Amino acid sequence: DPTWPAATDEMEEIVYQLQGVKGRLFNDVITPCNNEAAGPGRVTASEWLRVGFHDMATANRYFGTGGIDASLQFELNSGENTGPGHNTTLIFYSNYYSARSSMADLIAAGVYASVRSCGGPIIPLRLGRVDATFAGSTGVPQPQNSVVTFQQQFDRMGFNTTEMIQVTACGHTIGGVHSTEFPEIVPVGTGVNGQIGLDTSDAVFDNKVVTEYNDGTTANPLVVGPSISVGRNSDTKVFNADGNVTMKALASVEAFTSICQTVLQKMIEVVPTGVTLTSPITPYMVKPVGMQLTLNPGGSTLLLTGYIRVLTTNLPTSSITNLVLTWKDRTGGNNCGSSGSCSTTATLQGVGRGFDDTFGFFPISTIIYASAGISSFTVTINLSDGTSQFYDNNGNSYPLTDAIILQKPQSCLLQTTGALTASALVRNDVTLTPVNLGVSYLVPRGVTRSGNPVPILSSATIAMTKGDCVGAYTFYTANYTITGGRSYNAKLSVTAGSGTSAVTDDFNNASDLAGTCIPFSGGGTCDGGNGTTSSSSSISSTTTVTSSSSTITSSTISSTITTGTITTSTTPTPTPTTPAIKPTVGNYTFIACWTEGTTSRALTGAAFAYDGMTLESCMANCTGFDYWGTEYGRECYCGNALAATSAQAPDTAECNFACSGDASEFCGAGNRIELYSTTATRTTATSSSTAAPTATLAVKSKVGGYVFVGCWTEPGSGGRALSGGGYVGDNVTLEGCAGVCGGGGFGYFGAEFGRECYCGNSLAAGSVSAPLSDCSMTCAGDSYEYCGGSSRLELYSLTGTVANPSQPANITAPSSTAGGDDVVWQFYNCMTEVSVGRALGGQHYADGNMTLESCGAFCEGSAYFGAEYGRECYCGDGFTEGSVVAPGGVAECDLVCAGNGGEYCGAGGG
Ligand code: HEM
Repeated sequence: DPTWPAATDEMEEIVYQLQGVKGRLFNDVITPCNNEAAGPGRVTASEWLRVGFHDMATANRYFGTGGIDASLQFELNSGENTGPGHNTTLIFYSNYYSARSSMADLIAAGVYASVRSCGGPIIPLRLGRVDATFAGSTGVPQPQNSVVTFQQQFDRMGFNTTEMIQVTACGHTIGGVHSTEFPEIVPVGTGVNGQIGLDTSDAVFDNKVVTEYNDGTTANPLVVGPSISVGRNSDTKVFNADGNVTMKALASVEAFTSICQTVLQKMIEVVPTGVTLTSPITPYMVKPVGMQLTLNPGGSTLLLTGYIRVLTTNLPTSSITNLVLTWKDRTGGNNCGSSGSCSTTATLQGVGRGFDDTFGFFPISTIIYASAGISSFTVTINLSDGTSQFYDNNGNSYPLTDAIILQKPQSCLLQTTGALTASALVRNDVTLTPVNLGVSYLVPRGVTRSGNPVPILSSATIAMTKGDCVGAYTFYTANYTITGGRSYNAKLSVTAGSGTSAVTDDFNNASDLAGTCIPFSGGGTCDGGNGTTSSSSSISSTTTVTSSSSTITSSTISSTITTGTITTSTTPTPTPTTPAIKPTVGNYTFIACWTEGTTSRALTGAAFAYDGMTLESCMANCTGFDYWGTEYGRECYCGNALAATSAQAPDTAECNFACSGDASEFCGAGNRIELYSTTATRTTATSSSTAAPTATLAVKSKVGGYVFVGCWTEPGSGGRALSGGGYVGDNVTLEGCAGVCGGGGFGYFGAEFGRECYCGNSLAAGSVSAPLSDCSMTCAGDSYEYCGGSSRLELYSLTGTVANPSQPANITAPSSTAGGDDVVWQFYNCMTEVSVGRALGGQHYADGNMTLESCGAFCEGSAYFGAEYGRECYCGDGFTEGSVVAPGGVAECDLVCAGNGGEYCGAGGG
């Protein structure tokens, strides 16, 4: 057993405690394997497995970015993650999302559960994944890619050709291809419920996908059928990449099972740099579940409730006579009050089940004298053969503090409004301050550009007000309104003190609270603060105890059972800090506060942006580089040289942003880099052990003589937006396409679907401007450039404008103002503000009715307008230096306009 409590406890229950007593039901929608929870033709287990792959598939092992990090939630509209399955899967996982179960760990757990539910191997599950806070890069393999592209993509993820074949075969043993998403592969009207299975047993994790391919009988639509003529027979390209050597080796069932276990474990263990996974979890042999103390009416006794869960997979419940829980008093001794007993006996109440395990649940309900208290316990399992097994939490005893208690009868939650009243009891001899209520809760995001269905994990800390003293304890209360309508998902903690000495009763389910708070009855006398046993008071309380224990019935006990745990906090609570310059970080020394270059970035080796940035994490990102620097609190740049146009800033104090991940450190500012340089001496100028990446993925505003004019749709009528010529291939780059179209004298060029290039002198009617996020595929010939998307053109024109564009049906042009000319504004991008002044320095206004149209009309005559924070409008004829494309791209501009919920109006925070 791990030592309890462990950081993985919540996930352990989600993954193993599936059905029966205390069942968490994580497997409900994927059991049996062929269950179609979201409708006919949609095997839920296969959707879960595919989610694991799609979240992982954009990993870049050279940059240490991506992997299983739940960035998929921000990428649902990227064009690479088609189909409703990702969305419904993330919605289901959201029910389990908490501060102790990251969405990324849930995605990994979903791979384990779906494979196991379909009869596949047990994939070892390591935990500790961290959720991304914005979209990662693109790069999910698409069926039309060439085998070389597949090999490059899997190499970027960390898989060689053999592993690419193995993991694809292991993924494609369940599920199928859907005509709604891939009509070129599964023509509309064919298949069963719009789906053709990837093998004949598409709801069994077996190796038919391999054997049917090997013997030529396969009906896999990614191997045979219409996919061939449109070059989308991706499984043929993948499986045949080594002349079918690996596929032949997978023909044995044993080999298939054990190889799938290995490669699928590898898949869920692809995580970004900086994430350390635990060792694989296993179910505890003995685990306290939902142990809770409650002060009984009168105040002289506590009720301890909860369960001891025993793993009965190899220890049949019939062989267990009973279980004895023996506790130590508050001081670690055996003085448990006048009755003298420090133990309670429990018998089996019911069983629970996981995929591979069974559990016996032994309910605990025992009185503990408030004067004596409890500090820890041990468990003895008595067997019918007369022997017994002793469990003491690896020699530590199971800790349980009575220093602070979330007092549930005097706490209540109205789930309709989220109105919460929380009562804590703090032992009178505990002088730790402050006493705080912590609420961790989920807030739905509303409309977002990516259609992200995962709620935001929010938290609040509320100071609790001291109330009455009752015997050995004093009441503290706080009120809070949990917004967002999901108060039933909230977790509550009450904590006294801070740092390592804090005491806490944490991770309690808000859903366990009743709708009304019961007044505490029979306050008794305050014991004056020492909280330890005193002879006269313990005698007088004996009478009270006898009568109160006789009123405890099984129904009152079960209503107080929770899944919360009581632990001593080991996480220090952060205290406010002022940042300071760090003279050295690892082997790097601080150089200066540095400006960006005027024509390029100061450091062009590699770039990262994320919340949680620290100097240390940026240094780790830039391993192997001579220089690195942090900017804007959350950006990190690396390089081996500084751009000639960059320079030291006039004043070090200009680098005044705290790091988003460590408030005690500076991380530059807008257009200001907190610059560090290596102290190591290189033996040769190029001895860097890692290949230095040379560019970052970004929209190119100019290519040759052409200017980027946005992301545009194909007309949809069958014709092409640009019909003057072009070519298709795995070598397509913007430069190559511009060269071909420029050579033909065309006014426009556009790149589409990563590998298509089109030229023309006008745009066909019906081609309309689309959100930039639709054009999110990288170019087949250059992964640092964007080449449109599915039916979306990365469009460039010589004039920098589009002549006579068609209007999208749902957007009306701003009305013309005096002067008469209709103005058509083109979406450019999501841009940052600057640290001093504004990105757009012209006229501005703000109001609660703002729309893109009203801002556009207001700014008519200016070259640019921009909407920010949903309700602010800025005009300008140029960009102030330092305003750059937001690090997270258009996804960062995700606030809807105050005056039109169907439009985006930027975001806050710059
Ligand atoms: C070259 C690599 C791959 C390509 C091009 C590819 C492509 C596809 C396509 C086009 C579909 C049909 C999706 C639909 O219509 O809903 C599909 C389904 C699926 N893929 Fe892949 N795939 C690849 C690798 C993988 C890997 C590595 C895994 C997981 C280990 C995986 C798991 C799945 C699953 C489970 C389905 C069935 C989904 C469902 O039935 O809803 N794929 N794949």
